[in-house]
Amino acid sequence: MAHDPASGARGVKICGLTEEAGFDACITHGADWVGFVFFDRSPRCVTAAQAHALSARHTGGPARVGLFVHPDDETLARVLEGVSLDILQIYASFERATEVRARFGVPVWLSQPVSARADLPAHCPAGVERLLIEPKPPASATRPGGNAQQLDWGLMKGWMPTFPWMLAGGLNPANVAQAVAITGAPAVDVSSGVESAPGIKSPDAIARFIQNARSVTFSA
Ligand SMILES: O=C(O)c1ccccc1N[C@@H]1O[C@H](COP(=O)(O)O)[C@@H](O)[C@H]1O
Repeated sequence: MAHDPASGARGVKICGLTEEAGFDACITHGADWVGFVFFDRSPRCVTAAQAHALSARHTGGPARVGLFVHPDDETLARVLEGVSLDILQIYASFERATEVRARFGVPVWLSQPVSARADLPAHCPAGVERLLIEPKPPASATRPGGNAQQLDWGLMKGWMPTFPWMLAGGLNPANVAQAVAITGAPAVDVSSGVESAPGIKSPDAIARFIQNARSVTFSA
């Protein structure tokens, strides 16, 4: 079932799907990844059964990504029993990410919070398939992502990692092309920026986001 963008094509992930119209729009408009949030402090939180029901609406297509914040093994095992996930996107340490990959045998993406150029990672830990470059959340935030908070893209100029990565945080249909033009992101991830209300996706915004993300080329 896993699908990865063709070589050179910009990958697009739509995260935080909770309802049918949003999921169907991802299929119709060719998202590369769809994300289900398993974090109870998110307005996008779903159960494994809800994610399974949405995922079952279409066979194939985008890879299914499960998002977890500092998950324990029990949580991961319970969710994976209820829904088939192609990728685990986790908020955790390098060591924990490597451990999760080894224990569950599912590809792992790891979030890297960034607020200064020095935070940009120099390497990707063994066993981690992709790093997500996201803004460091403010101390007052109740969750580490999904806050519509934008990274200072300028601090990424000239940063050219050789490992797979993805840009997230505060992206929307109106700014994604500029974000890609500045950062050269090979893949982008969005949640709040394609919603009509917290947790409810806008099919129209999904269509525009995917189109605009792929409309721009990057020259270093
Ligand atoms: O979406 C959430 O609610 C969420 C909760 C906890 C951790 C991460 C979360 N979302 C991730 O953050 C990015 C950026 O979100 P946004 O576009 O700024 O709203 C999102 O794509 C998810 O990967």
